[in-house]
Amino acid sequence: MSHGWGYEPTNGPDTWAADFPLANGPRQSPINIIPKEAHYDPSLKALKIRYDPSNTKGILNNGHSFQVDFVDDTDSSTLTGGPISGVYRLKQFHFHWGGSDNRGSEHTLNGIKFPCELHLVHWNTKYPSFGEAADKPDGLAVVGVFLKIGAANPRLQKVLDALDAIKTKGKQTTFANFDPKTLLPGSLDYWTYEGSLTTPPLLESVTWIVLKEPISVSPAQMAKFRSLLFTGDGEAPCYMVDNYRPPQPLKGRLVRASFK
Ligand SMILES: NS(=O)(=O)c1c(F)c(F)c(-n2cc(CC3CCCCC3)nn2)c(F)c1F
Ligand SMILES: [Zn+2]
Repeated sequence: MSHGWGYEPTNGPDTWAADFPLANGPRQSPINIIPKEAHYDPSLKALKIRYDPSNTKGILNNGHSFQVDFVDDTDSSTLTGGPISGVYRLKQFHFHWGGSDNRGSEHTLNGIKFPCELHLVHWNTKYPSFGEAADKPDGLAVVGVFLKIGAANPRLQKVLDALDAIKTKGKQTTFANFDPKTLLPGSLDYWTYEGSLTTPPLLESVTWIVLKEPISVSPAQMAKFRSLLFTGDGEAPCYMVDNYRPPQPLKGRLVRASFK
């Protein structure tokens, strides 16, 4: 029985190209961001992020991460401005993290890994749905936020308190009235580049918007992420850790900065 993709030695990022040839494509993500090599672009607009907490639909362990899903049938939770044109709707947010605090993020800064990275996934409303947008070159926009070890983050804790109910793959539970804006740092300065999904099918459809300022997470909160399982009920348990793809070749792409 062919095992699905994952993050173990037998099915992890180095094996993905076999089933997903885009893995070696020209605009793969994540990347290592070198701030000194980014180009300040004064024409880049400020990010405009408007989320409606009542759009929160639920929280799911999908066997690769956990995600908080949003109702996306109206323009009530949107991303506009920044490097994108038009209106992108929030679909879900999720995280990637490590088995210890020295690794876990997908993007790196000057080669430095953070313990965790938040991704807020949005789709371009010029297309009829997320599924239709997901394989278009301007289909998706993902806001990435680094988490760094420090004081416990009370806004993040609201999400972590729901994890006991979704410990195993496939489990989902209700999760309501959460405002993802509370997870954003004070500054919305960002780097942006054209990339891809960081998980299979690795579609090259993402305008990446990586915020410069991290948010905080405590060691105890990181332990909570690591209490989740990749595996489903009845399977030999495997802790959900190191669910990150390492940086991919830049292949000539420009990384722009919204700030000096
Ligand atoms: N790390 S990331 O790059 O922010 C990131 C994303 F942006 C995503 F959109 C997904 N994603 C994957 C699917 C299945 C779809 C199945 C049908 C084809 C499109 C993908 N749904 N959302 C995803 F898993 C992910 F990790
Ligand atoms: Zn992600």
